[in-house]
Amino acid sequence: MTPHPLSDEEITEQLADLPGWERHGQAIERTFRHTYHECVHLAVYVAAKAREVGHHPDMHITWQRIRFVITTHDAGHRLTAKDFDLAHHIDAIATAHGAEPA
Ligand SMILES: C[C@H](O)[C@H](O)[C@H]1CNC2=NC(N)=NC(=O)C2=N1
Repeated sequence: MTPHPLSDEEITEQLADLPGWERHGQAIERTFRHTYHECVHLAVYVAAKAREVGHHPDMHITWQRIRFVITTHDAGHRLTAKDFDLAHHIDAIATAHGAEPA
């Protein structure tokens, strides 16, 4: 079942519950700060959750930063509820592993 793209109003509503996440067109992004090694660990934990939920973020790791970028490919690279659900999971995992807001 193809998830349906959200309206601008729905996107704004969803973002209100996700402090630290920003909208960039039809994607949402957040950057955390941690040691390089811990950022790599965080990526592994997020990858496990992504496999579990069937929804995958882009992950960009640089020194002491990891940036997550999420959009729904199956909906033509539009924002859907799956993106926001995954963002909540990422926040929980990042916080549990001591990542700081960048
Ligand atoms: C079959 C598989 O679950 C789908 O292709 C999933 C995989 N992970 C995904 N991740 C993201 N970000 N968008 C998708 O549309 C998507 N589709």
